[in-house]
Amino acid sequence: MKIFTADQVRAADAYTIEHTPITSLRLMEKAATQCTQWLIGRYGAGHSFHIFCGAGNNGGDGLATTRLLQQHGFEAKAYLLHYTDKFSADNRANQAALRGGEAASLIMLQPEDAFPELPTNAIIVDALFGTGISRPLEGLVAQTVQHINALQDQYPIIAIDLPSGLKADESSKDLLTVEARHTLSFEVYKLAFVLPENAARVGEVHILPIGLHRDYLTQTPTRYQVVDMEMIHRIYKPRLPFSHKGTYGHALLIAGSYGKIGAAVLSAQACLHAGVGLLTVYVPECGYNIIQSTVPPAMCLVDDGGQQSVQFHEAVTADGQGKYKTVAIGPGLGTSGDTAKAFEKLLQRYHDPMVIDADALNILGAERYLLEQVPKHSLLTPHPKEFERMFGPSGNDVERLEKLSAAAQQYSLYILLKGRYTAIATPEGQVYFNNTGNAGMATGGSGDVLTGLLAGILAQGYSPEHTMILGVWLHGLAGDLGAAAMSQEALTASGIVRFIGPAYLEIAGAK
Ligand SMILES: NC(=O)C1=CN([C@@H]2O[C@H](COP(=O)(O)OP(=O)(O)OC[C@H]3O[C@@H](n4cnc5c(N)ncnc54)[C@H](O)[C@@H]3O)[C@@H](O)[C@H]2O)[C@@H](O)CC1
Ligand SMILES: [K+]
Repeated sequence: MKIFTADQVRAADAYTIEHTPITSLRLMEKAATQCTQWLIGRYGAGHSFHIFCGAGNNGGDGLATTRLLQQHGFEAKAYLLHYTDKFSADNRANQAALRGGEAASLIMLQPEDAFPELPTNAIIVDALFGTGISRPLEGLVAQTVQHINALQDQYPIIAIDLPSGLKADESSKDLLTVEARHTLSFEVYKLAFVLPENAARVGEVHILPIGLHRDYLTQTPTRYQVVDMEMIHRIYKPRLPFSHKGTYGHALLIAGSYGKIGAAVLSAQACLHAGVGLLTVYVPECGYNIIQSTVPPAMCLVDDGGQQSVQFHEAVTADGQGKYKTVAIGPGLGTSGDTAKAFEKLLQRYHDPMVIDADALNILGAERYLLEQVPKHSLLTPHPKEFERMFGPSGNDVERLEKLSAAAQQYSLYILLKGRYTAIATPEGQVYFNNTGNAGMATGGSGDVLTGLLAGILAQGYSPEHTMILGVWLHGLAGDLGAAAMSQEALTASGIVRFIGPAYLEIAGAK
């Protein structure tokens, strides 16, 4: 699903109005109808709806929603904030329509008025500002938003289109905004929804269709997209009946050190569950028995360098054209000087896309010049701390996203940034946001599982871009299925591995 900027949303509205018989007032009615249905479906009988409206079209959505809720027999009141006399045309039309209905359901709130008393069954709806926000909230609006936010433990707060005050395409880090439990937005995602700094403001996001013109939606190029099942279906390739293990590639996984062989085990198991044809795991000697007994399908190479591996570069031939379709390196590897040297030699020998994670990223962070030597189109999988070690700190999430995208373009790499919506930046400047996964996956070893999954998918012949999108999606979905079966709390990295299979089934079943 595409992420539109506020300008693109406005253009989509205008295009729809120009190319179909629909008017802007009618489009507002559709938006309000969708919001009404969602509110009724979610909260139903026994609730009263209190809708705080601004003077623009977001306020218009709120006024129309108030009227439609009443028509469905619900108690609903609109509070129209009187901070200006410049109401939009569609806002005025909906004020008139509401005045024509139930008495006392449209209340003008003046700057000197106290915040209204709300009954215990209240649902607060925020329709103050949407995409039209252009400056920080102040005066009556700021006071109202502060009041609303202070009530968030008492009443559900539902934002229409955007929590008021939030900018759709920029950071709102230090701005006052509504803190909603749910945000009901229309047709497409907005960048603000996927930024970690907005988590407490947007709550759960629900995208409701309002009939914007298909041509505009499909033909408008966007820099950002949210990965959805449709995209996954385009990427996923079922196995061929006449294939053999050679068809699905041979991956080399370089991981583990004394006390961290578990990282190698988890990665290796995930790589096998991803569907790799053959797997060789390269570990220091202390890992030999462990790998052979816990991951029997994998072959094992040992390094006699002591507690960390220090000569893994020798596992690939000097011309780099060895038997391995891909190499994944990093989980539990250690960052000693000799390990770092071996990593540098590996980069000189191996020229196909690799998967680089954890300690291998930390080595890159310490020896930045090595970034230039990473094979083009390799996959880097940092969490925010590792990312910061490599590319420096950022003032806010949008700045960090720009940094991520710039690095991916500069070094021709696919770099992801882990989070609730893991961002995947491509060398072409695109950024995909993943929408699977849950807080249960914030557990040791979860990243090692992702590394193995990516290596296993890449080795099967998927392109690096498709590997990133499919791998991150599968990882999150396995976590979601695991959490559904055993709770987020009890989910472990091994649990995620166990649910890679069911996650594949879900994709294959829906195809
Ligand atoms: N036909 C359309 O364009 C549709 C628009 N829709 C709704 O319309 C919204 C956009 O409406 P508008 O463009 O009227 O914008 P808003 O309703 O978000 O804002 C209204 C106006 O407030 C002013 N403003 C900005 N920041 C302010 C501040 N801090 N304090 C006081 N005033 C401020 C601006 O002049 C702005 O145009 C969307 O978010 C969506 O909710 C929906 O009804 C769907 C259809
Ligand atoms: K709003």
